[in-house]
Amino acid sequence: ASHMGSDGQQPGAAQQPAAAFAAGGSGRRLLQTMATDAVGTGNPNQTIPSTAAVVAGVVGGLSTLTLCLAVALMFAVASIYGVRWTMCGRGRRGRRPRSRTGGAGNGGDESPPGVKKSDVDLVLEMGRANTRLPSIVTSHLEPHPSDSTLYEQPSSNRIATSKTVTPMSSGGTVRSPLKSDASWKDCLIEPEQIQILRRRDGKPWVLGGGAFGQVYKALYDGVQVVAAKVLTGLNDERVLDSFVREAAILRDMRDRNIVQFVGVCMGSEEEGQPDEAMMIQEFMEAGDLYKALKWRDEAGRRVFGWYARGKRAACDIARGLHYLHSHKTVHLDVKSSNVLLARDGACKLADVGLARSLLTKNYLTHAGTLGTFACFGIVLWEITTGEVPTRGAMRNPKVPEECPQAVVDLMDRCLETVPSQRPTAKEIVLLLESMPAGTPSQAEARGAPLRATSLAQWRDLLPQQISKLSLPGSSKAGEEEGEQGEGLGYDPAVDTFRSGLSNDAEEIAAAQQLAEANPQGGACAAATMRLEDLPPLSASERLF
Ligand SMILES: Nc1ncnc2c1ncn2[C@@H]1O[C@H](COP(=O)(O)OP(=O)(O)OP(=O)(O)O)[C@@H](O)[C@H]1O
Repeated sequence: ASHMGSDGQQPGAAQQPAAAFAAGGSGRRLLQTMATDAVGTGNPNQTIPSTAAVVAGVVGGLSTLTLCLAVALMFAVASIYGVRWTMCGRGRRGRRPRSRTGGAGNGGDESPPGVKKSDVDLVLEMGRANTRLPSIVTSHLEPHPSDSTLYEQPSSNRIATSKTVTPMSSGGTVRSPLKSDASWKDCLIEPEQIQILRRRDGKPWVLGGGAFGQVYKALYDGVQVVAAKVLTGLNDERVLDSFVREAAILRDMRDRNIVQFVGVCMGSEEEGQPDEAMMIQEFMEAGDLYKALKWRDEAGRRVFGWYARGKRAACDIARGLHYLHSHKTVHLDVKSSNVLLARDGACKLADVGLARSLLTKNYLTHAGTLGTFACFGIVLWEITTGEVPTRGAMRNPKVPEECPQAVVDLMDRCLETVPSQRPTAKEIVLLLESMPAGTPSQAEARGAPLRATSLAQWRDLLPQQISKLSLPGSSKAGEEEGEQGEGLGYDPAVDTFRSGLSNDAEEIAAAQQLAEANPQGGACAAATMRLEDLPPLSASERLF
């Protein structure tokens, strides 16, 4: 140590700190030596090593800078790709959003970063008529002619080889409540068995739509024409519950006046639970009653009147309700658009089991048979008049002269607020069946004037009376009927019901004046209109 201390400038000491350390230099000296060397000061003999150190420092600095730049560049690139990745739904946890233009593997807008869509994919996308379709629809869509040309698929083999179909049995854990339940075994339809049909213009064949999704015309097993009701958002438990409930009710309700259930087709499972599904039902060729009530024949007369299909329709609906009630099921959404027509004119109830559908467009629908029969009363009114309720307006209801008084009385009874005074579905069926068939007069053909009915009281009855009604969960109404409610609550929008019987401002004003003059509604007969005055339907809306 003394040696090192005396000649602290011994050559080589700086270059060999380890040796100096080994020679017994103290740690402090060693650090001093290294520091001196590092700044290039001290012994002039150390010029070369100091320069090297400077150069090394500069080079080191530069390389650090370069490294930083490279890292920054990498972050920039990564963040750019990260954004794209996230937009594709792959960079985050949770459900991967589906392409609205196509299903898995169909070249939709989910190309991973760096992968360019092929021209074929783009052509296919352009060929798809509706870019906002759920993937379960696009993946089941009948191949477009351009698709088949591109893929050279033999027409006989189109369904089986549809490139976008994801068989349910293909791997993955099956956690769908329907699939894990053995009782659904016979109702599950494989995706490749369903083919959504296209119209001549290439667009998917939409039969109708509602709050829960669209309904498409489809082909089951390549031979049976069916209606496929597409539901999305099944990852939401409430939606799934509603879907399962409706499917379960439909599956068990086998009646000639209930639309028949064919099966369910679950979408592909990405995270154990399909997000989309289709409920397959029998196809009702003539569509819904709501549209049918507007049909006119070649002479411009209504296709529906009380004696022309009307009575039969009312009977069919009542029979369907009777069947449901006798099976402890309440429809809760009775309205003309939920009554479907077969080719032969038979009516069937659809949309069974939507227990949470409280209020729809023009109707008040709520739990309990009061809602069911009040809505049935309005459907009767629609059938006899051919008019439809309009939200946000009110008028005194009138029926054509040909409408039997018994039907008017029935409408009134359906609106009774005391449960015991309301007719049961069975009573309605018996009453309607007992009414004489055939046209009693030429009134309808002549375009007879409408007459006011005691239904004028509806205006006074509602909403005050309805607001007093108790609902399942908070009332005895449902209990009295022996029906189950689910605490659905009360929607104060009962005005919808009260105001649901008008579509003409002048008529509303006139009716209101008359109603004020005569609260009993008798004077309303003055406010008449002729069926002939109603606007004719376009040719495309006529079926027969
Ligand atoms: N089986 C079927 N055959 C033919 N058309 C159908 C069939 N099922 C439904 N539609 C058509 O689709 C329309 C809407 O169907 P659906 O009533 O099932 O939808 P929704 O979501 O329940 O409607 P909302 O919630 O308004 O009651 C019907 O009014 C009808 O025109």
